[in-house]
Amino acid sequence: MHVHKALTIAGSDSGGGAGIQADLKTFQELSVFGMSALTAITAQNTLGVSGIFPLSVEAVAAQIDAVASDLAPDAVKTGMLFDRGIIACVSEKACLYGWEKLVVDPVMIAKGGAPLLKAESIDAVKTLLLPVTYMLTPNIPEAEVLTGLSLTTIEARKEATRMLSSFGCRYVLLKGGHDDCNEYSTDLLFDGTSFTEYVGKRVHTQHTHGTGCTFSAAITAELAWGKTPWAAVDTAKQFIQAAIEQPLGIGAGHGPTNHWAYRGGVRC
Ligand SMILES: Nc1ncnc2c1ncn2[C@@H]1O[C@H](COP(=O)(O)OP(=O)(O)O)[C@@H](O)[C@H]1O
Ligand SMILES: Cc1ncc(COP(=O)(O)O)c(N)n1
Repeated sequence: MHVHKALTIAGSDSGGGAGIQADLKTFQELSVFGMSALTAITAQNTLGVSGIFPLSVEAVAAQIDAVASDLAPDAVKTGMLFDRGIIACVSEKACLYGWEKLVVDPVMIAKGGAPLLKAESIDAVKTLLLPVTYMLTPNIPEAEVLTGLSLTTIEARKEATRMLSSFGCRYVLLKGGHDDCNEYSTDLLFDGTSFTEYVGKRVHTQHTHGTGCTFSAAITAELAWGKTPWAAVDTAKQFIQAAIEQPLGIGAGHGPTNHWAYRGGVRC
């Protein structure tokens, strides 16, 4: 049996809906062996983030080295990286270990408003991380910060993906979850030449905590299986659509998505 393996480098969400927890649950559901390097511990639930405790660059580097030197991930993803030191460390390790399939979810601000990346580190994302990125998966506000453009029209979004692609990443997937007035939630994949749209019916729900983490983890899992970027995004879109459409209804605030939904639902 060949075991497909994926590594997530991200923050811990104690509430289990986003971050490392969402990534590992998603890997498991897609039959990928999940491994992790924690960047920060957050005290968090469906009502918001009440504490952020970053780990040292040394701690992040040691976790990555331990995994990469023995367990050779087939694909790697990043989530909350918090500061420039951790971004530089991930960029260096990506080169050192020759990661080909590096998915970067440029997490900046939690849905509740808490900053998960220091503002002064945004330049490091562009200069250090994007040149080693296989697929970048920004949401609309993140793409606006990275490009300085206002992304209210489809033409502006296409322009943003072109600009992001020019920073060095192979594929750019601009997510449409924040386009609230639209009846559909449409994601745009740019391969450097052409665009592919992934359209999902918008679900009117407040239970979207961790959608971006779950979606990018599903893409990473499929890439670990050797799928093409287009096939990986297609499966991930089905995974996140099911996870949003069948919420668990737990917690008093922005609840988590349902990581069991894609494979047929929760055990009763
Ligand atoms: N209300 C929704 N209904 C359907 N799909 C959604 C909804 N919100 C987000 N999505 C989808 O979830 C994925 C994550 O997108 P998004 O929420 O924009 O990311 P993030 O969590 O990084 O802000 C995308 O595929 C997006 O289209
Ligand atoms: C540790 C961690 N990583 C990522 C997110 C983003 O998830 P969301 O945008 O759904 O709040 C989060 N809230 N916490």
